[in-house]
Amino acid sequence: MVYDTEKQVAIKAAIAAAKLCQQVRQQEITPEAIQKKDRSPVTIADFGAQALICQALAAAFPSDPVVGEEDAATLRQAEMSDQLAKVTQYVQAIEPTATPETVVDWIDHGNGQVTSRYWTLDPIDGTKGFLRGDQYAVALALIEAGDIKVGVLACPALEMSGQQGVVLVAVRGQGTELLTMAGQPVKSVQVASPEDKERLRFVESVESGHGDQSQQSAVAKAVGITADSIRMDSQAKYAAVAMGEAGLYLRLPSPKSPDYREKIWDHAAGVLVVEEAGGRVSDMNGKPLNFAQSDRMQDNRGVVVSNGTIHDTVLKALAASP
Ligand SMILES: Nc1ncnc2c1ncn2[C@@H]1O[C@H](COP(=O)(O)O)[C@@H](OP(=O)(O)O)[C@H]1O
Ligand SMILES: [Mg+2]
Ligand SMILES: [Mg+2]
Ligand SMILES: [Mg+2]
Repeated sequence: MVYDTEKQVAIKAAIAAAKLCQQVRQQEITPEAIQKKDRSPVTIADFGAQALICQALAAAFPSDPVVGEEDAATLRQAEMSDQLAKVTQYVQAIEPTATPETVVDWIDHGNGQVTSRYWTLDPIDGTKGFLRGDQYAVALALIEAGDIKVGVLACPALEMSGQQGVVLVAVRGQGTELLTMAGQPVKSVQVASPEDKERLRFVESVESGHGDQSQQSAVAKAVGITADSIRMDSQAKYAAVAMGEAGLYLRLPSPKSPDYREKIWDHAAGVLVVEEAGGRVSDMNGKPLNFAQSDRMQDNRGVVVSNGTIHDTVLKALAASP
């Protein structure tokens, strides 16, 4: 099968990173939030997860750039040596060759640029959810000529379809598969059918600053979804749509940050996992999300994710909403 090596390497790396995150959540009473320049949080688990995945990608595909969310500039500072020692300790539990020096280098392997073939990585998507004890995801995708070819979404805290921890894997043209946290295949997954009214619920962020709740609920109502939204951190929302547990995920620009542009690593893996499960993804104007340009999707506004059948109706409701 095409992309089989990429798929296997990505699954193994994402699961290893997800285990590191689980270990940090179990062993640290409250994982420390380190503040980034934009004042958003990052933790030793984000750094450890990025180190592990970048190490695996660099070993298997040395010429592929990785466009990751994090970098090691802060961790390299002398006053951060305790945190770096902790990151190294968690990485070593999975990758015994790790030293503080290799760990920062592995993390910075994720400073690559968008090119004709690259990986994009969110080592922890939903860091705020991770810190709160809620949902988070490890998200990894391979993009070629702007087209997502492989996507792995590991959601260690998600309980769905009888699984404690959900790993979804998609390869373009090959469908979306559900795996256990141990990497065992369970079944292929499909989005909800339009007759399945009970499952046509909608999902949105927990963080009110990451969307526009009032417009989101107005649009959901306009397309006949009357139940309250399910609020979930991270790309676990894409997993809910791919597995048919929700029919719609709306992420409309927040009135508090109208100039915010979505980042590729917050979407790439989720998009493929939903599309290969039969769903559809676009921005709020119906444009496809652009993964060919840079780490920010400059020309897209908002994100609409659906089971496919309701997508055009949602876009119409959006065009008509003030
Ligand atoms: N103003 C904003 N609008 C939309 N997304 C934002 C945002 N500020 C931060 N984010 C992104 O929202 C992501 C979390 O998504 P969600 O709200 O669905 O849980 C964050 O990912 P990280 O947690 O990886 O930093 C971050 O990239
Ligand atoms: Mg993210
Ligand atoms: Mg992140
Ligand atoms: Mg972040």
